[in-house]
Amino acid sequence: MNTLAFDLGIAFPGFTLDVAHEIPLHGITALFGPSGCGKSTLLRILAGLERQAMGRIDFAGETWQSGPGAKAMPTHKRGAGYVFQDARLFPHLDVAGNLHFAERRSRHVSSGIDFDQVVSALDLAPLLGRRVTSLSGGERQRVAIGRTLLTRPRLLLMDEPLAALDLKRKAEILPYIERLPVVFGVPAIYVSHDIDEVTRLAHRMMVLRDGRLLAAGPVEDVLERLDLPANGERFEPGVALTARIVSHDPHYQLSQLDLDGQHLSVPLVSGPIGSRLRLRIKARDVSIATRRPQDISIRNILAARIVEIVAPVEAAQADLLLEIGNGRHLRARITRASVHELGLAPGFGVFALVKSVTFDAPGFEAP
Ligand SMILES: Nc1ncnc2c1ncn2[C@@H]1O[C@H](COP(=O)(O)OP(=O)(O)OP(=O)(O)O)[C@@H](O)[C@H]1O
Repeated sequence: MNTLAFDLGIAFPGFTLDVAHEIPLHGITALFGPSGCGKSTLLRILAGLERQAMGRIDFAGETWQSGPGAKAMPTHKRGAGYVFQDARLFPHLDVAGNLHFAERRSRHVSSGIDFDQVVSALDLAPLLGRRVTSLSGGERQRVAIGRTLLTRPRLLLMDEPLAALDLKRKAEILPYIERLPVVFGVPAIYVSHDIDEVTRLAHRMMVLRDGRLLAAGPVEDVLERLDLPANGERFEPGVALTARIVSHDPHYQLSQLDLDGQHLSVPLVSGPIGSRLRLRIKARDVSIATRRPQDISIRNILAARIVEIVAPVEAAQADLLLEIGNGRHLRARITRASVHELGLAPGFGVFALVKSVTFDAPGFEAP
């Protein structure tokens, strides 16, 4: 069984965590939710850092923790590599010294990960002689990830490793993180409360709320669920879609994408023709028309069918789930008044209007 299966609980004053789930041991699984929902606590329990934790953890058929009274496997035997928000490097050693330290400590572990491979995958060669105190935040995190990889982990636990970085630095380091499971064959659990980061990196996600598992599954499936609470907690409702690059138009700085026969126009992306991109379309950027509009500046007009309308009477807004063919979905957030005036109902054929400028710049290859 190549999965990590767990059924865990812990009680702190004013907070309880109670989560059961099973994660395939490949790719990146995001642990997503608002501040204080228990993401770090769950990660710490998986790493063996919370002594009061109750329940079971099975890693690829090996028991890390079982019922009450049984001794939990100690942290160092689990083979889980932890990357913290702050890099926690040794300030008295240079970059190479930090990496060699981890490598020496994991000499006994039979794993293919070696120094040169880590240096090359994370582009660390120019930094090797540098003191860690002279590194930028992004460089520090790359070194911290490299150091963790050199402990030769079987599982990477990453606790918001980019939280302290600004958007530019985040964008620089994301491609490195994205490649880790492929290059090193190590699965990762990645904590984040940034939905764009999750969309970009993860294959699947778990949504936590108040110490409970609210939803779990492939990122694209979870993001389009209408029943997930959205407001105020950086869970901007929308969908993640994977599309194929059809052409680039440098003159107008646009790229054309194919979505199972429907076309999308997005700001110019860098990928080659034929490659696939994942992009996120926010519900508030999608409008609805009952007839195909003419003479309109919006370039993306997708034929759609309404699957579901959630329009609570106490709210001004209504959330629509739309099918755009081949089981693919979009979400639209419009006013409840518009739903009424246009006579919208499940089953109706409509047109979904998406402004091309509202796409989150993708520019990466979907996993
Ligand atoms: N050792 C502890 N003792 C008491 N309470 C704790 C302890 N560790 C965590 N908590 C509480 O458990 C809850 C969950 O904390 P946790 O750090 O897991 O949340 P989180 O989702 O990772 O939040 P953030 O995104 O802000 O890091 C919080 O209310 C926190 O105060």
